[in-house]
Amino acid sequence: MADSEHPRLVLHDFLSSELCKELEFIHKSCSTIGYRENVFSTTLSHLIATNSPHLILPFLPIREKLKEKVEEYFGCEYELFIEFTGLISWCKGASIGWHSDDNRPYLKQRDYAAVCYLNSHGVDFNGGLFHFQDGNPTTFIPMAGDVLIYTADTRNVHSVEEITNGERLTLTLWFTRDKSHDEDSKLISSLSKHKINSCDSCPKPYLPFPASQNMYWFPPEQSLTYQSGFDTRYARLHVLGYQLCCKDARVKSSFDFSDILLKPLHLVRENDLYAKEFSNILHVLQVVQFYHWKSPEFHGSEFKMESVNVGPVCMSQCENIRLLKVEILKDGDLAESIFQNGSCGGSVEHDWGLSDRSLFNFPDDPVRLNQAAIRRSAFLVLPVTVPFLPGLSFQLCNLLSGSVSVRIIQTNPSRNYVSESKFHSQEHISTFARIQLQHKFWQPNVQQDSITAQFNYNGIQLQQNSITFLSITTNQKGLRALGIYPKMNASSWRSSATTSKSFIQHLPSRFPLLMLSESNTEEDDDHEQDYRPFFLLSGGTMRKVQLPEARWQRCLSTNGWLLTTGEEEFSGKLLHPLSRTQIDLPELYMFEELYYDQNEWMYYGQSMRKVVFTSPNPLLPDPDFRVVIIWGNTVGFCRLGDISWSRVTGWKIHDEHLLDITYHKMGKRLYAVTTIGAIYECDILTGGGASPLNSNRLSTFSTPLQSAYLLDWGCDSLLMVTRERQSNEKHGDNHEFRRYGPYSTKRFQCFVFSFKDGKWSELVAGFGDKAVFLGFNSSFAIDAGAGVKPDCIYFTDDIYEPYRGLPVGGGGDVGVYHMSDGRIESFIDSQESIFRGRPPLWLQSSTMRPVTNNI
Ligand SMILES: O=C(O)CCC(=O)C(=O)O
Ligand SMILES: [Fe+2]
Repeated sequence: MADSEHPRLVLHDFLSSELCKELEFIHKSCSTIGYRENVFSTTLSHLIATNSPHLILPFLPIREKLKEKVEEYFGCEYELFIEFTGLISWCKGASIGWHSDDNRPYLKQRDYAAVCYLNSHGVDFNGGLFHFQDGNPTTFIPMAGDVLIYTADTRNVHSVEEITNGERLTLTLWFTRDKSHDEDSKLISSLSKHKINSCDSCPKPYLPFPASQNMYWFPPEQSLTYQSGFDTRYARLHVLGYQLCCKDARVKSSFDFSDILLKPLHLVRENDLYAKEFSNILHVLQVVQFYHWKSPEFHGSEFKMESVNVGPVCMSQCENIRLLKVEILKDGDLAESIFQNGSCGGSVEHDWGLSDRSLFNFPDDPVRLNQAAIRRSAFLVLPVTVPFLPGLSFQLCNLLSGSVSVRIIQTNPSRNYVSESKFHSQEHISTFARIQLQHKFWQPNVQQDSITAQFNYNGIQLQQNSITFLSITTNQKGLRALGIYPKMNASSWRSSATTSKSFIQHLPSRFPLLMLSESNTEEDDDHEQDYRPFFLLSGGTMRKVQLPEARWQRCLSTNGWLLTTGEEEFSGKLLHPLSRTQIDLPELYMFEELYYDQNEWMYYGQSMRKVVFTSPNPLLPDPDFRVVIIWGNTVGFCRLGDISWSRVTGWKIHDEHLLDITYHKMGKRLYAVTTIGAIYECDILTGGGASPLNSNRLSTFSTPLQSAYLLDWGCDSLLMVTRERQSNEKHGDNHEFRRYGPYSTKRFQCFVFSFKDGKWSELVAGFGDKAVFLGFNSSFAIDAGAGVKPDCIYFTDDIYEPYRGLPVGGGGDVGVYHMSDGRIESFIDSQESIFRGRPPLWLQSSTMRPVTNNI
């Protein structure tokens, strides 16, 4: 079987035969001319564009299941995105020579392929065997329900033999690691446009509306003149024994048939004309194919057919029918050879077991066409604000028409929550409902939560559909739309719960996280540098997340956000590393240090040192929100939308440098600490941002400081943590040198400053159940738990110069300091190459509870 040189996988019976048939129905009623000779295709965006978005529903669970398989089989550390989903049929004469699927510059994003075979060699077609050039298996015989998965690169060069008869049908997907090629976001965008446009272009819900004529003409090179060849829609009707009659009895030769095909049509079978009027040719085709697909079931009682008016074709209609056929099916023999049915053993079921007089009441009852789809009740969920931030809201995009009410229930018993929301659509296929959920409801760290929803569709009470809002539990990367899978019974619901759980494991969903440097070496491929490893304290595992926005940016962090500045620009941005939301900040010209401090490492050390927010979430409309940064010995602040930074002045700084700042939430003041231990206080909210503010010097600490960190420590105090380092001599047996590099932290000391009496006192009791995080981030404290030990300091190396000189230089002074006994442990291997590039940053969740009071 597969080996590492030829990574590939065969899954037998992955799709049920019912599902294969359903997809065949969709293809035969919607396909257009494909990208290769004698190939036809149906893409998801085409289904949206032709007013049939409800036909996307059967694809959704298959796509997600396949993606999961691919991620699992290839052991993807990266999240995959689906790049393309399409039904592709190969007819007589089609073939493809040796190739890999990423063999064009515009296909380079393709990483993996999954081909699902929807019909069988020897039954539905002949020829069409699949071959790999090297490795095993060599030959694959397509059989309905089987799936072939392989990498899109040259390790899996393959070909497909020419089809000799029949129509070979596959559902083909490509997967990518590149989010910019994510098919979902394109689909969501066209779905929302579709909704907006549907009033004008789509006269009635459910009724398909054809794409332009040339997309249906075979062979495509004839679509300039339509002199020979055929319309594929007509041809598919023709091979099933049908013809068309248009309403306008005065059809003449050389009429504009493309216009006729968009107008009402009647179906003709031998000498019978069905009274039922169809809206356009695509509508006719969808209905005929639907009955063709469902015909085995019509023998039973489930589909009770009502008799319809059928009458004999009259003389004038005969001419009308003949002319239409002549114009639209110029080459009937070619049509038959391309769309010949059943030539490989099966036979065309001309009589579907129905009396001709009992057909086609169906179009008056759109619910029936969609019944199968409705039972699926799939919805696309569009998160419209960033998850795990307060005020989460979602749009439910209902792909079906009608009135739907949704009950959302959170199943975590400790935080019961029920929300009911109704939305209606009588006119359009896509309905959007917005469900606002309360902040308190969404806590990002509760992985075991699941959400269920119940649907009531046009009065049909669907069985309780337990669905998992993957976008809530797993969509911490932001605006990604995900399919929602209704579950028909409890056992499949359980399987969905596992699914979402395994999905979660791909994502850094627990805070705090340590964001590490991008891959640093020149040899690493470009792609690699768009990813950032994140270290999760809970579980001690590493995750890679695509974050091209931070590539080679200088970063600081606060409240789960990054402040990024470019290499040589004066621009600054806030970047949310998981949702990748970006917010522009004013340009940084105000900080004079920028002008003489363009050396990158100086930049980190002497210059940009800290960023803090005055309230945790920049996405909320809070008038008190400010971003504050230390740049050299300048402290600047701005509001979002300001055109420039404001400066805090009044530091009476002589032989001292700023070490850290913190914002005291209750006192609404900014505090700064300097190398001589002076604490400065500043009110940056009332200054209106324009004029310089004076800061008051509060107190002087008794000894000079190497480094110190300042934290909000409850209602009337600040915590200052000082850090003392030792240097480690470089000689072979020096354990300290080998473990940390040329210096390492010797001890921390903690002091509490009380606003009440303006005095310092040493904190000897420790932090209780809290832990403190220090480094190239704003200093913060959180409750211990989920992998975070209480009464500890988690620290990273924030001496900037040595980052240049690694691996031997520095950057390795990283660990956990136990307050109780001064012990230092490691939580991550500090000599790993991930430390070489840039300083690591602690990311605090933006929904973390603030430290409430003195301990
Ligand atoms: O349909 C198949 O079996 C493979 C098709 C293929 O190689 C391709 O589309 O690139
Ligand atoms: Fe291929």
